Amino acid sequence: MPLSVETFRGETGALHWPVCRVLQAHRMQMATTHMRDLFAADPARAERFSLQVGDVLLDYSKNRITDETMALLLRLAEEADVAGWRERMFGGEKINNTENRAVLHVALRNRSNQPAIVDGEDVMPKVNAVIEKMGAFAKQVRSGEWRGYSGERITDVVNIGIGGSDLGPQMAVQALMPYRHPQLKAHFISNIDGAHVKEALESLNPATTLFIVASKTFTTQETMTNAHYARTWFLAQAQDERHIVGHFVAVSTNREAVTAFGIDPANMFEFWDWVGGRYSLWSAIGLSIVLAVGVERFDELLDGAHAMDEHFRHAPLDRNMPVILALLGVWYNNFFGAESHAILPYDHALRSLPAYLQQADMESNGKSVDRDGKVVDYDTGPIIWGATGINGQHAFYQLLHQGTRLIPADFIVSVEPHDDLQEHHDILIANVLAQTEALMRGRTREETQLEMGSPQTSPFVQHKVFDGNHPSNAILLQTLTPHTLGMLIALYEHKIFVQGVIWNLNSYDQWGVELGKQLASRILPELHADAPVDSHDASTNALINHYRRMNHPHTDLY
Ligand SMILES: O=P(O)(O)OC[C@H]1O[C@](O)(CO)[C@@H](O)[C@@H]1O
Repeated sequence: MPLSVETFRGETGALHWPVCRVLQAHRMQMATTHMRDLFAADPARAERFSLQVGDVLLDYSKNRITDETMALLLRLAEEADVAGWRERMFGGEKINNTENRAVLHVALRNRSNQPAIVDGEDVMPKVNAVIEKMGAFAKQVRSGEWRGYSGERITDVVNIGIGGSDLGPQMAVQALMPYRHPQLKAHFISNIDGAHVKEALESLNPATTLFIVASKTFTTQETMTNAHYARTWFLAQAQDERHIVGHFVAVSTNREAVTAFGIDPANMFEFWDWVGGRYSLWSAIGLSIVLAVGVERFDELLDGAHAMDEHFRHAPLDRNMPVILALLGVWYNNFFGAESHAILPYDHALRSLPAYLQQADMESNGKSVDRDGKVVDYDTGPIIWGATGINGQHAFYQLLHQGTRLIPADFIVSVEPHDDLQEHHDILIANVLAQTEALMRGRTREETQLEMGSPQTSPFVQHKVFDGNHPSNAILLQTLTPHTLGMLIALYEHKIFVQGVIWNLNSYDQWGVELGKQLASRILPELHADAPVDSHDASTNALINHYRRMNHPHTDLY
């Protein structure tokens, strides 16, 4: 008999906050509670467990919760001092303790313009100055005033970056497609696999292409290698290095490295070390967004994020959308042993949201050492995964409905589409609603039998039974606009923050990406060294040597 999703993880792996003992006992009671019955017993459930902030509605009623669950989870937020940490973040305290940095992406969209203080300095003037500079630059490019070296207008913008310097702007540009400039195409190059840069540049004309080299550090190997390749590609046609200035701009915190690359520092768009890479799309890293949709729309994106910031900062915890999402996540993660969380947008424009949130969440909370350096004995960040829901239905939903794992899911829906294909939209909406209903209700054996008209003894009935009781959140946006997109992203950022507080993590460093980078830099020269490699474990040595043999089949290396 396989372990069921109901298997309780037990004492080890439990969080240490005092209320967690009570939560564990409550979890045992909830083991036999089916959401179907909770709905049947309480007609006001949907209303009570829903919350609207501006044009974003969260229905969290299809979760395995009661009023008592929520009250206990809220106690957890209080014991973990979510409110205190929230003020520390907004107040510019250096809560990224391992890097001794403030965490102030909220200042980038601080539309109130109230001072945001880092190290005794109000950073708002420089934040506003960079937005203004981005706007002025974008205006020139978008209007055609900015000319390439041959005198032609720019038709293609290529963002070269990776991780936070790619995923955020790419996702936002895609999401805001209906607002894009009709004569300006955006492209994104991130992968160090040469196929990516080759394919992206294939159809482009150097004379009408503008490159944004986007890298916080300006040292990231993938980005710098692609940027140098693009530079060479450009110069092959432009011939003269003086033309670089009109075709390459940089987004970075590293002025020295930008200048060394040959980019005019006047064309460098700055941001600061208190902006984490995965929280940076609001900063100059959003330059490709500004170029694609214009600074007015970018402002609306910032306005939306600010609206969510204000809600997060001021709403009571029990009516606070990011807090509620975070607590529900902790409930399944730490009390039900759920290992993953699915992000399922029912909006083609949000198809890159799962990948974006993978970095935002997993790079933030994928940690096994707490902020004080202690190895944790409880689970932290879940595996984030997902895809557009409607396509997922025909691929992986089988497992969501009838698999052995408990996978909480967020269904994200835009109520009003940008297109006029009403029939398409109705089918889309009917499906998302049906999925959340099916996951919650399931279908009992009796119902299945009735529907199938099969005898009780039929061996096939069980195959068509759905246990249900699978939790999900429905997040409805009125329309996917810059404003609602800003709200949505900020909602998840704050959810991640709250979970990090409860798990006592520093959500803003990412030491886990370093070891691989370090080892890659050791292996790189070995790929072409004269002698066979024997400095690693046997498997790695063999793989390197095998690669060398296959990659240089005509040399007699051995
Ligand atoms: O903007 P950079 O400095 O090139 O870094 C890109 C990405 O690399 C990482 O540091 C991880 O390697 C991410 O945190 C970051 O978003």
